[in-house]
Amino acid sequence: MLPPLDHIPREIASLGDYEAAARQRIDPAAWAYLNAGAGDEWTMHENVSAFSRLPLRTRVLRSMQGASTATSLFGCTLDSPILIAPTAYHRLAHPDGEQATVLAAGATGTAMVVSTQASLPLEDLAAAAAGPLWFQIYIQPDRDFTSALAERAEAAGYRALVVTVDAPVNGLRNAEARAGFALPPDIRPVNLNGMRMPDQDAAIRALLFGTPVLDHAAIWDDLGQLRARTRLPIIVKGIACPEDATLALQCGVDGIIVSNHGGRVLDGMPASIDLLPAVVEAVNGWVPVLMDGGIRRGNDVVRALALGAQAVLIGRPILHALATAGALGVAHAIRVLRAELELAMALTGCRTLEDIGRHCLHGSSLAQIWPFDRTDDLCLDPER
Ligand SMILES: Cc1cc2nc3c(=O)[nH]c(=O)nc-3n(C[C@H](O)[C@H](O)[C@H](O)COP(=O)(O)O)c2cc1C
Ligand SMILES: CC(C)CC(=O)C(=O)O
Repeated sequence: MLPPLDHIPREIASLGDYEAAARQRIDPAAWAYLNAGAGDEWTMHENVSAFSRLPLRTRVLRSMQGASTATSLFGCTLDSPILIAPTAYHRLAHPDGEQATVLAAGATGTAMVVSTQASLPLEDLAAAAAGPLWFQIYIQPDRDFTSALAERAEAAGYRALVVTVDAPVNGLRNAEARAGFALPPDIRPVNLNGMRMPDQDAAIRALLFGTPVLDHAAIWDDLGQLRARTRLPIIVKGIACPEDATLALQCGVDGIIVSNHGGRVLDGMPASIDLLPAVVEAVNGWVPVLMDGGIRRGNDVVRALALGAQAVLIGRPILHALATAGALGVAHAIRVLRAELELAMALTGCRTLEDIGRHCLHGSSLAQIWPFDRTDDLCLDPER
């Protein structure tokens, strides 16, 4: 295996290049954990390929004076609508782990969502942060422990809680099983120290029902209770249909992330970008809707914003950049993606993020995923 780089060679020009570079630097079993999807990985691949079914529509000769990708979310000012998705165990990718990712996030004006399953203490990461951090929470079988975790995040200065609801059980991780992945003894979910972990493997072997894991899985009421126990904004991650978006709003959440967990939980789900429009429609502007899954290019960010997302999160590419060149790699990857976004905005005639809309996409491609009688406002208004 190659060691991490201390510079970025010119061959690394896109996020895709980081994937190839990372593969040479991560142990094959850890790679199976960090990069794989569930089952046959159909959803994981679909997350990426669905974007190519949304061709972009250019506009020319529009003024770009004062153009900007800046935005603000839950009181955090961000350089762009690109955030770092929560991913577990960054020390599997690089010895500096989340410490390096936090550094890069601060240096690039990006918000990072730190995973419950981070490999370093959430307080240490907050102390190293130079920008906004949000904390991702899985509602644990031990609800008191979950509340205590939320309190720790609030006390440490995290600016929002991202409650992930789409993984009550681990997905079918065939790639991990084939590679014989197990967490090395020196990499642990240190923020869960002191909590009794149910044995998920035993639970799955017992065919799920009646097992401790699903007996204690979170329900809507738990989300409502967490809402009552923290002053932080709560963003629910893993909403994939309008019915659940409506229930989340009824629980008083402050934001929604449309996600299929990077295709790591239920293989067979549609691509995240294809799930987005129906959720946006149901939310109807009440709270910001974000999305993740398959974002690899600045063009994809425009496509997601065109379909109503206020921001996007990226998962695997951050791990690839981290493995390749630590904090430097992550900062570079974020810069590359933002530069691509700027280019895509200039060529679709969008000076600011507010200018991005469905008019940036060709109407014929939208008919497939926009199942509403809304094609009339596909925006042929010359001023938009
Ligand atoms: C290795 C890995 C670990 C992840 N760990 C978490 C996690 O701890 N919490 C969480 O909410 N999502 C987790 N996710 C899902 C990501 O937050 C995100 O939804 C997904 O990676 C987005 O898709 P992308 O990788 O195509 O960008 C993980 C994803 C990967 C690849
Ligand atoms: C430790 C896991 C539950 C983290 C996760 O969400 C994932 O691997 O996708």
